[in-house]
Amino acid sequence: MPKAAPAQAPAEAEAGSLDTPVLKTQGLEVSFDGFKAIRGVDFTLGRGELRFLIGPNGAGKTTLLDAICGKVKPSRGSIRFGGTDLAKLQEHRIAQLGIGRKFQAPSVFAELTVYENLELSLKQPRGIWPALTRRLSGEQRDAIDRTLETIGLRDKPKWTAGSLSHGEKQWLEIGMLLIQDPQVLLLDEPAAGMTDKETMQTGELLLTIASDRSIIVVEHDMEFVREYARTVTVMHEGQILREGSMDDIQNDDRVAEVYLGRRGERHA
Ligand SMILES: Nc1ncnc2c1ncn2[C@@H]1O[C@H](COP(=O)(O)OP(=O)(O)OP(=O)(O)O)[C@@H](O)[C@H]1O
Repeated sequence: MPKAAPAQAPAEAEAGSLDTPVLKTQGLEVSFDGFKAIRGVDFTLGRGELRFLIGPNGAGKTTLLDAICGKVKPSRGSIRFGGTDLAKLQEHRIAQLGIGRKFQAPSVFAELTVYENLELSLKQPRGIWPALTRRLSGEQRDAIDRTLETIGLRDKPKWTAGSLSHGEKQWLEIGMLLIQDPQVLLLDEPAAGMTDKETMQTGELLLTIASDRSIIVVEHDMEFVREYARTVTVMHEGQILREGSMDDIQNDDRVAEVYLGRRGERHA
């Protein structure tokens, strides 16, 4: 994977995040059969921010991402993205507006090549056949080439996705999101199951992407968070417990009590 372009300095990123929120939830609640998994969350994500979301099992991290991308519907509150409240929109509409979600398990087309997987992900009429039989414009080919470069698969466009390593499949899937040009990416444990080298390359990839997009990463691997986080949000029992730098988080007694103290450094 190529070396990541220099990311924004933390101070700039923080200033940017204060001035230009790209996503903002207010009073957000999500209930499952009366059980409140999210209880009044006010969360703001800045432009060009790489935000890590941590917290013990069941804290509500995945549910928060699910609410933002429209997979679950909030029972109360708003999710502002640009001028739009996403709270009542359908999942595909939210994706079209520029929010890309990646789940933990890779969902690439194993029989197709890396290039074809990216080609299929271009914004286009639905269906594999129209996608693979139509001619690509120069602009589309450039977009695929740029994405291959970003995700470190420039030398493997003809490899079938099934023959890639676990890490490479995850990067390809991130590429399949990037090619749709989202403003916000929502990632669930993007480095899970990766080798140490792949984990580091994934961290660098996130920094590169966050130079012009915003990312929320749900993560359990505290070593990874410590290495790449600028701002961390800690959730507990459906609420935001603390937000700040990793240093702030590590020195917070409440966080230590509910999270770090109990879970240890690296989850199994
Ligand atoms: N579809 C669902 N139906 C019922 N309860 C759910 C559903 N999804 C999540 N929950 C509950 O909501 C709470 C928050 O779950 P969530 O998966 O968001 O936590 P998390 O912080 O992502 O946890 P983990 O780190 O274990 O993935 C949990 O108590 C969970 O059991």
